Amino acid sequence: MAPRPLSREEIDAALAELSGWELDGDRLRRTYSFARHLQAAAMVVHVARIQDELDHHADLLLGYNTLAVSVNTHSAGGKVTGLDVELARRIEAVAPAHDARP
Ligand SMILES: C[C@H](O)[C@H](O)[C@H]1CNC2=NC(N)=NC(=O)C2=N1
Repeated sequence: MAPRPLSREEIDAALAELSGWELDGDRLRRTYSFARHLQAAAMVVHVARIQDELDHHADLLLGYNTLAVSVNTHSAGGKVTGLDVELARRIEAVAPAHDARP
């Protein structure tokens, strides 16, 4: 069964616990900054592992000392679902280990 799109209230409640994340249209987004490019690249690999574990995949954009994460749920018509929130929480949990800056 396709996951259910969250209401705006549900998204706002989730974002209240996800510092640095925002709703941009129908996507959850956050950009992480790092002191060094390789730290950002290492976080890409870590996030990719989490994404395969959850079978839920964000768009990851590796920049110069930055990693931009943007996610919605394709099977829910490109809306934000609980799967996006779960992925965002899992990414947040590993960000400190990569010395990601606020
Ligand atoms: C078959 C597999 O479970 C699906 O294609 C998964 C893979 N990763 C996914 N990622 C995202 N962001 N949305 C999806 O609907 C989705 N579906």
